[in-house]
Amino acid sequence: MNAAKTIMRLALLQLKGSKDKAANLQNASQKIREAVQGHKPRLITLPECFNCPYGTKYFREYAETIPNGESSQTLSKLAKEMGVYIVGGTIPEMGDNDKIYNTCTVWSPEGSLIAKHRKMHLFDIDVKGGIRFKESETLTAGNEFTIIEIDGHKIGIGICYDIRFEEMAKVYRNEGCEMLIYPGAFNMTTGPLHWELLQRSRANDNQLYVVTTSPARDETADYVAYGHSMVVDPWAKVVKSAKEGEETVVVDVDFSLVEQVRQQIPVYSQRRVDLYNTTKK
Ligand SMILES: NC(=O)CC(=O)C(=O)O
Repeated sequence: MNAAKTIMRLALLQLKGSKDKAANLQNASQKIREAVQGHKPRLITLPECFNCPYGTKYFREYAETIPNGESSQTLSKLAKEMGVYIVGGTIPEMGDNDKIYNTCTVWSPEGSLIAKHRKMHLFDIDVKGGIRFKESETLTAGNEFTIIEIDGHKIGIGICYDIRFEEMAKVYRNEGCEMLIYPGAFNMTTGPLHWELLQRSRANDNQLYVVTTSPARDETADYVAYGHSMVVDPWAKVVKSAKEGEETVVVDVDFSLVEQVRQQIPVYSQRRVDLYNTTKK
């Protein structure tokens, strides 16, 4: 394995979405080009459902096969043209047997699909006076963990609601991940209380970077996304956060911080796994 590079520049694209898929793809393409030209990131991240509105009534209509669908092809071409890794947010994926998944694709600078993560925990909640959402009305849950490796660093992928499940993050930590990336679209009920809290919690529990990318907030949409895409470091400090609107957040993450925190506060090796075993997959 190559010696790991310590610094990695990320660009998080908090994008405006609409019902017009072609316009969404065009906007993502333009923002990817601008991010690369302006900042030369190694890795670009996109929001959950970046090519469609977030809502169960839309998923079937917008679903595409991967990697032959137009959203996949657009990301593949851009990754190659711009020479950058892309964690392509999510799109509704048309799978086998008419099943639809909420899926994140990851593209290499050569334009190859290097990973595909299907949301494992479907967002089924009912908060009285707040929000009711049932992804399981149209979506099927994925069953596989997804780890990519860039420049010698392992990165675990989850999607939005997946961030609430600490066990999933712990599996990634057990596998040696130094960063977790969650495309996500929290909302105006849960976002204000839980969005940052969950990211800082997962970062603190596992002593790694947590990166989220949300759609920009659109008050006229059926589902109003919270925004505030962010990068949290292994100390659980918010390094940088977007506001609500369309925005590109650029951060140089320093992976040496992961080892530093793990050495200074060695909770991982101090766990009493003889009493509570969380190490098994
Ligand atoms: N949209 C989601 O998947 C999750 C979410 O909004 C929440 O957990 O809150």
